[in-house]
Amino acid sequence: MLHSWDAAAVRAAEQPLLAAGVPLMGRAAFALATHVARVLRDARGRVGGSRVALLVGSGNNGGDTLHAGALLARRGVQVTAVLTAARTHAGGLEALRAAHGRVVTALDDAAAEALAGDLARADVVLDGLLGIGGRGGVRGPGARLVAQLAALDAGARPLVVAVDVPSGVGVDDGTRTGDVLDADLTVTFGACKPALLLPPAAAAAGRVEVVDLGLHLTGRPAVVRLAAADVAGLWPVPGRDAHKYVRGVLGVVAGSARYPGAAVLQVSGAIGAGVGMVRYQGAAGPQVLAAHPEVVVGEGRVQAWVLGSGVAPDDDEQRARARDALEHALAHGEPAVVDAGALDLLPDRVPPHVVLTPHAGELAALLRDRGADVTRADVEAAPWAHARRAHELTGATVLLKGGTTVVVGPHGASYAQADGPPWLATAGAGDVLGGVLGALLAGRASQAAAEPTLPAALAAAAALVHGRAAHHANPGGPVSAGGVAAALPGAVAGLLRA
Ligand SMILES: NC(=O)C1=CN([C@@H]2O[C@H](COP(=O)(O)OP(=O)(O)OC[C@H]3O[C@@H](n4cnc5c(N)ncnc54)[C@H](O)[C@@H]3O)[C@@H](O)[C@H]2O)[C@@H](O)CC1
Ligand SMILES: Nc1ncnc2c1ncn2[C@@H]1O[C@H](COP(=O)(O)OP(=O)(O)O)[C@@H](O)[C@H]1O
Ligand SMILES: [K+]
Repeated sequence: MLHSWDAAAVRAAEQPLLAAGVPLMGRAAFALATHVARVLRDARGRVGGSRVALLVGSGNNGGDTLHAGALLARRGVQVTAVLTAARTHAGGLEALRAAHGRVVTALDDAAAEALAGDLARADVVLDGLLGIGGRGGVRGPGARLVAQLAALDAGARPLVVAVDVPSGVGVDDGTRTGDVLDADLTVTFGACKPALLLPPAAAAAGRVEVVDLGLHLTGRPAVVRLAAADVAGLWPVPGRDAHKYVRGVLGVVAGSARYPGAAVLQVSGAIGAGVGMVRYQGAAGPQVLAAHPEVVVGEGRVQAWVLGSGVAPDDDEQRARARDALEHALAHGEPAVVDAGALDLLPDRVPPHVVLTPHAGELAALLRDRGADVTRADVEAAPWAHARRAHELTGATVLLKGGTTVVVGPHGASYAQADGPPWLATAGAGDVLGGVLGALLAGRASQAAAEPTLPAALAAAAALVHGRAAHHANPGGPVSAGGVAAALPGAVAGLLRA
């Protein structure tokens, strides 16, 4: 499990150590230089003789970068620091000069332009323009340098190591403004930051290395990412005396005469994830039974529900079933996944064991229904903020699907999972995810209804397993939604052994 902490929490945790004279910047710079040396060795076979350029901003982030540059210069690296502000960290600059690093300035756009060639020839560029003190996108000559580097072809671009965070990202909310230099590696200090986990900023971070500075961080982390090893603790693994009803019965109200596939795929997801039993309601019964003879078609007692996948807005009959099921779930404290065609059936307020699973367009529509002026593009630019808004407005746990799936529940519970390959962006994949999450909620129904933050953890686990299954289905290549569902049992088994 990777925890991230916002800038204020990191600063608060640094304070007592700084007051006690602990050399945090020295520790950060040493770790940064060690990681850069490793990058150089991996890329060139050796450290000495390579070229490293430092993009240096006005604050302590620039200071870390200069101190790391000094350590690299002492190992025989040709280090050039590009100062982008009138003010520069004095100690860092002195250290670099003492180590015979080269210092140039780019205080206006013309000077920045003139350095483009130098930067492109570097083996590694350290992005030390802005760290946790950055406000908005990079401004001034630093922005010009970033734009020049960002415009280079991938093959001609130096490797980029971001210092603490890629400069210009919204450290606390994962947004990005203007050009951000995509890093191959981010070396972050003291704790992971939300921007390194949240879309869209996290895409700029590359691999993330967290350097332990000895900070004592308390309270709830801002955003969490579950790791493979966390799944076993959340998964409803049957005990020796289990029977199908103990393991959880999932009611599925999905699909329609027009979209029978959604029902088949959702049921495949639930069965692949290990549900005790599925009861299906809807017009796709014959297709569901043909694919899964173990399914029971019709009404009956269930522990949890999945509602709305593949239910068209004009399918009055199936929408009535979904509405009845939702009312029943709310009246009896049964967890429910509410997807696609059932999202607009939601009453004003629901408990957190109701989990919404919209994609960005559906989340925008849900927020518009509640009076917000929001487009799909707005949601994509700030997914976490909009998922939080939807949670605040409805009370539901919200799982917002995407390349990185964001989950928000009560009491500040937030997850960001980036487990699937881009191949997973394929029709029906979301229906499979709904089935997986339904199986988890059915298997842990009474706990999910009693522990307000458990549904969010289960939703994150479902996204992780779904993404893993997509990798298993066809490593490195295209997958179908059905292929993902078929790979679920193997993926779950692998994770339970982890
Ligand atoms: N306090 C410490 O001893 C430690 C600090 N650390 C480093 O210090 C960083 C934070 O340092 P600072 O608080 O000095 O802040 P930063 O270095 O992140 O940046 C703040 C400076 O950038 C300017 N600025 C803000 N937004 C800008 C924008 N959009 N465009 C251009 N300039 C902008 C501000 O005017 C200010 O001068 C961390 O990210 C980390 O790298 C680490 O070394 C750990 C220990
Ligand atoms: N770029 C991407 N990389 C990895 N997974 C993705 C990407 N884009 C979407 N996904 C995942 O694919 C699934 C798509 O679901 P959804 O949008 O509901 O499609 P459908 O309605 O066709 O099932 C979600 O689980 C989502 O998280
Ligand atoms: K930075």
